[in-house]
Amino acid sequence: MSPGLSDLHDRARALLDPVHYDYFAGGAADEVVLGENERAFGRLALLPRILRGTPVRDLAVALPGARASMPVVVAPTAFHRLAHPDGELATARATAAAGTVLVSSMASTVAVGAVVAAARSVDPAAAVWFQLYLQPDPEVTRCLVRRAEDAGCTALVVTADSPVFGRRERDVRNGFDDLPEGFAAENMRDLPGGPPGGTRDIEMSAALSWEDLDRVRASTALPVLLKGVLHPEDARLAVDRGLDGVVVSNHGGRQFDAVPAALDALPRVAAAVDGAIPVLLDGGVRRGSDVALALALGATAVGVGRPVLWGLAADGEQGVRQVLDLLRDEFDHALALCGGRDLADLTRDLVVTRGTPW
Ligand SMILES: Cc1cc2nc3c(=O)[nH]c(=O)nc-3n(C[C@H](O)[C@H](O)[C@H](O)COP(=O)(O)O)c2cc1C
Ligand SMILES: CC(C)CC(=O)C(=O)O
Repeated sequence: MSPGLSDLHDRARALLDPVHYDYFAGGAADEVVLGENERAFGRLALLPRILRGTPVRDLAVALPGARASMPVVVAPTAFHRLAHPDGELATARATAAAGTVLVSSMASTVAVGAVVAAARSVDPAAAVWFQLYLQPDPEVTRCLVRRAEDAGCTALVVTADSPVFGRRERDVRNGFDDLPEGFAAENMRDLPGGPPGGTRDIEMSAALSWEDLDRVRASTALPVLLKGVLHPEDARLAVDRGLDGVVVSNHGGRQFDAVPAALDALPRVAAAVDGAIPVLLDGGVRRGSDVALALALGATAVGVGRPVLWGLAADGEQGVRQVLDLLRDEFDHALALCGGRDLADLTRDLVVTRGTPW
């Protein structure tokens, strides 16, 4: 982690209620995967090319329903008002100012309409995607999709790595199983079957299938990305079923502590997709050089989760800006040092394993 990020993390930790800090920071079970996501980047090295760069590099990338100024988007994370009173509004403004995509969590503490409005107040062309957990009641899912569409979201990101909720032992120890008084998952308010004026719980269901995903795709004109893909066969199925992108992710090590690091799962997923649709990756991205490694291994862009929360908790909108500016600056520097002009110059032949002569 760069000193800039690590300072923000330390400030965030000092400011946050320790129970909320643990919720943000923690992972499932022994938190092996949480650490592995970061360590995986350290096991690889980049082999720069020389004498082929340019003084001004092009970092922009085309994504479904968005053109981002850099290949770094904000991964969906829940409950931003626990980090800062401005919550998702601050995150949305900072992300729009950075010219990139906010994936707004279904479990946001500000309703998606207000999140998109905050982003568009900074940049009328700002892209916000809506992250969705398919709900067992299809009518509830339909309402959520409608809310995202009405808000002006430009894509849906369906998270499919949570048939059951991960066992986060910090949260169990801390007794953190509900939001404090005055906070709510605002997108879940006034839904069918829920209490009038109140919010429904987000349900995880192991009964959901590809057919449920097909129904969502058929119900909307928005591009649909699938988040939580680790097996290459699932990536192939996503292409076959007409999805618009996949996100290689183990949910930041918060779901299953026996899976590989996200980065280690990337090459086979990228090979299975074979350029048919964009492949995003999240988990453990902490440096601009991490972004470069992921792109060289086949990612179109990466998502960052916790670093954004540390920026938000430390300094609200300004803190999130700092995180995104830092990653942009570091990534641009890494691209220059690789002899790159644009993202297409980050190719697989630049990646080698540390500790093994190649
Ligand atoms: C506090 C927290 C809340 C999260 N909430 C969601 C969520 O609501 N929906 C979702 O799909 N992923 C959620 N995630 C997972 C992130 O989208 C992402 O996969 C992960 O944070 C990436 O790893 P990183 O934190 O190492 O960057 C959450 C992660 C954290 C840390
Ligand atoms: C409210 C939760 C479902 C958010 C989440 O995905 C997480 O905490 O990892």
